[in-house]
Amino acid sequence: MSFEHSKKILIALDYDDQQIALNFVKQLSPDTCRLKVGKEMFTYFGPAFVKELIDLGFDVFLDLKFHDIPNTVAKAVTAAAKMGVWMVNVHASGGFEMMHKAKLALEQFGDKAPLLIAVTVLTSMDEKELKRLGIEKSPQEQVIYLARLAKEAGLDGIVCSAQEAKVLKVELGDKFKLVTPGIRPEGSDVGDQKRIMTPKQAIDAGSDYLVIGRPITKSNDPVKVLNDVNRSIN
Ligand SMILES: O=c1ccn([C@@H]2O[C@H](COP(=O)(O)O)[C@@H](O)[C@H]2O)c(=O)[nH]1
Repeated sequence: MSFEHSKKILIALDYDDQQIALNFVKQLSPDTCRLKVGKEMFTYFGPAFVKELIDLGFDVFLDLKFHDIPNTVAKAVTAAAKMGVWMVNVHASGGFEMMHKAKLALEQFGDKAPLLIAVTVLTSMDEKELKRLGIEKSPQEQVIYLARLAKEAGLDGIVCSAQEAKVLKVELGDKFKLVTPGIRPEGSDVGDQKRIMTPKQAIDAGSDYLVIGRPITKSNDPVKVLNDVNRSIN
């Protein structure tokens, strides 16, 4: 079977046990997925764990969602680039200057620079949650607003829900990457996610990369779920 879309799956390795994570990773091929390391595993196991995954041949998305003053974030993405990650992210709500400085800081790495993307509205948030923050826009309006800002700042793409992918591709063009968590294969637990889509719906809507965590990692047979997802989008 050809897996044309395989490298579109970014598995969220959200484990509190490094050995369990590595046992799982060693059953995978870098040809069938990429890996995402987020706040939990990075806080437990740090850069050494990220480097181990890279040494196993995987592209790693370091999902630490930096949000700080421009100088600090520029230094943080520089550290990520030195680790050799494939993608790194910041929060778009950190502002234009923060995003732009981060992008400029990565220029020194030339074509080895990681992709730099910005989180717009977390996929765990809905209209009610935005209102609680004093934001009167709908999630889609707020995503479009922050996505335009990220593009203006020179970023390579954004994190959003696949529900917004169709309109964003029209608004911002095909080259601007859309990384979409909140992916739920039919019948899987929604958990704390609010703006969800199935893998097939997300690909059809225009998502470039699908972030999938618990539906794979918490299943009894994670490799089978990954293969089923790959089949469903090919
Ligand atoms: O808007 C966002 C941004 C990041 N995430 C991260 O993606 C995974 C999703 O995991 P699931 O288990 O498939 O829900 C997780 O690591 C989040 O930190 C997100 O969900 N939404």
